[in-house]
Amino acid sequence: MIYTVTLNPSVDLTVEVEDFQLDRLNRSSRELKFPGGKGINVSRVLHRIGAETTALGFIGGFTGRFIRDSLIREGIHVDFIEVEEDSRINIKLKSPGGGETEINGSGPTIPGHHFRQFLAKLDSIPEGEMIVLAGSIPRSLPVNLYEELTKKCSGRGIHAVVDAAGTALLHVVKHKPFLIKPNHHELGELFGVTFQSVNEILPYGMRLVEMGVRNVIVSMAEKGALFFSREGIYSANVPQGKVVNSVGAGDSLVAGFIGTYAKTGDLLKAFQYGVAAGSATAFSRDLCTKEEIEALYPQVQIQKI
Ligand SMILES: Nc1ncnc2c1ncn2[C@@H]1O[C@H](COP(=O)(O)OP(=O)(O)OP(=O)(O)O)[C@@H](O)[C@H]1O
Ligand SMILES: O=P(O)(O)OC[C@@]1(O)O[C@H](CO)[C@@H](O)[C@@H]1O
Repeated sequence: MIYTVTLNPSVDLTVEVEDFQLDRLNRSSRELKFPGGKGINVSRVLHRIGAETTALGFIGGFTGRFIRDSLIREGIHVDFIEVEEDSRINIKLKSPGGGETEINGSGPTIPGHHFRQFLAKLDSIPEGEMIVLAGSIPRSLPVNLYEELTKKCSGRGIHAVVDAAGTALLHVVKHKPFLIKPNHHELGELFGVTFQSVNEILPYGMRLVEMGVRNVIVSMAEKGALFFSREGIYSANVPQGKVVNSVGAGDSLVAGFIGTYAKTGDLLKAFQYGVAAGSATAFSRDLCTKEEIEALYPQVQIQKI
């Protein structure tokens, strides 16, 4: 079982506007609503590729019910804590000339007693399982929560996967997570540098492995991805296709990687499948399906650096 934690789930409201104008009434040509948040996206893709997953976190109100019911309808196990305030709505505005503009809500306050309930749930996850901690941490929860949870999980033999940015990620590293997936901007922020080329990224990715992270994937959107582990450094290209929606591409990469690794134990196959999953999501309106991933998989070439 792969558990995912989304501390601040969302209803992702995608609005397509043909010719978006600021300070005007705009009318959308299409609206779509999805259950969202990074951990939830990982669970949705894991389920689609046949991996057993349970989504954990906090939901509330009518938006929370939408999130929970949508996931249950897809056949995903959920074990959320219900809070009093509504889960947030995140707006994803797409316009042909203007690309993708996102406005993410701040989300509900998590009262102390609900937080303690959540921690007790995590304590019941058995040894040997995998847990994905992904997405922003609500303001009402400790800023170092991912660090604390990774420490706890590593100590109990649970494999932690962390997709976070900034100091939240930096402090996680020393607790030896199984996987982290910064994009190249997030990796640069971690070390206070800006990368001009792929070659400049290599020593920093490897440094994370030396600090104890077992696997590191640095995603670089249309430029592909890099994989770092004790066995070496590998690069992957991305397949050809038309980008429709990059929301959730990084989460799909994570899901493709851990779902394939859980099934095969093969890290390079997992990397290849993960990159195909990221691109399959970038090329579709919703998250990718298994068929879409498998159509792209042969186009992803993995090379040792
Ligand atoms: N323009 C693109 N063309 C092809 N594949 C893409 C594109 N953008 C993203 N991808 C795929 O998705 C993966 C993750 O993308 P990216 O590096 O943008 O992650 P991210 O910043 O975590 O994304 P997000 O936060 O939008 O989910 C890439 O490694 C690639 O496989
Ligand atoms: O505000 P956060 O938690 O950083 O990110 C939330 C979010 O933008 O991430 C997902 C895509 O990765 C979306 O489903 C969701 O709306």
